[in-house]
Amino acid sequence: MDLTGQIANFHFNHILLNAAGVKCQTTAELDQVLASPYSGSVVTKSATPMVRPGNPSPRYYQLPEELGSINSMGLPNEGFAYYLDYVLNKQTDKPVFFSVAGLTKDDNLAMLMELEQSDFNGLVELNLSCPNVPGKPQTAYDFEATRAILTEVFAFFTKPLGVKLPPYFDMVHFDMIAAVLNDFPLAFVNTINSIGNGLAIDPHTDTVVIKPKGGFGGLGGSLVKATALANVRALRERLNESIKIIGTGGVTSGRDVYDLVLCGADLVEVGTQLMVEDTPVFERLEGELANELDKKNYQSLAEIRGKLQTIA
Ligand SMILES: O=C(O)c1[nH]c(=O)[nH]c(=O)c1Cl
Repeated sequence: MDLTGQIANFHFNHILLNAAGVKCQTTAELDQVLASPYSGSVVTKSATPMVRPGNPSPRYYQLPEELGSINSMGLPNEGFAYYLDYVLNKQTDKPVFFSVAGLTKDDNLAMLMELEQSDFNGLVELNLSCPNVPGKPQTAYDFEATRAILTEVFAFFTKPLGVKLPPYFDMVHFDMIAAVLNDFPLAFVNTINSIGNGLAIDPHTDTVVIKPKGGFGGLGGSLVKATALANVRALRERLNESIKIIGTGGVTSGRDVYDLVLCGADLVEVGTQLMVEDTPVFERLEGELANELDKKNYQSLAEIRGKLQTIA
């Protein structure tokens, strides 16, 4: 059975990997994800130029009844140089994603310039959708700003680059972001990031469950699946076929992976459920995915990729 994926010149023997932010802040975590026989890759925690402690805790909370999670981490990371050192020295046959999330356009340009000039030979993910830095907007909700930064990036950047997008909820917004992205030689888009600025309440104390931003945080896990499916499908229908899609959001079972591939995903990322189960989740999900294909006598993901049917 062929459960592989492809982005640019990179072949992935397995399509599952972590979502940026989960199990990827330290070298030990990155090594564990890469070492899993059932992960196809790893993505670093989104990096800023300097080390960041992030927001005050509690800043992550697992919602009840396996609904998902809420987080307002605030971009904690070990700093750009730490992750560059890791990716330059790590011996692995798997492609590696380097995520950057500067707080300013200049920070992003500086990190991307350093990556361009380095020996890094993996893929770069420009995170345009962090919802949790107080006072900072999710860039990709501003279509002009998104066009502006991509114009400046592609003036010098020649390595495989993709963007991490927030979820969109309006058909016109799908049209508008696709019109921007189709003007650039992107290797991929990664959709969705968490659904920004949700709120959860502890029923015993009548108090919010995380400290930053009065309890507002990004939502992940099963409750975001329908939005993730819609964003993968809408962008697959609108983007040039040269722009591949990483489907992220709402994956707790092999059927969820199957559904994202049906909508057009080339790779699939796991966030909240990876927090719950740790790296064994990759083996469980791939086994369940294979079973889903078996049920319908498919031999490869290529037979179902993008093949979601509508009602005539
Ligand atoms: O608070 C975070 O660190 C964070 N949390 C998210 O849910 N998405 C992101 O892109 C980031 Cl950068």
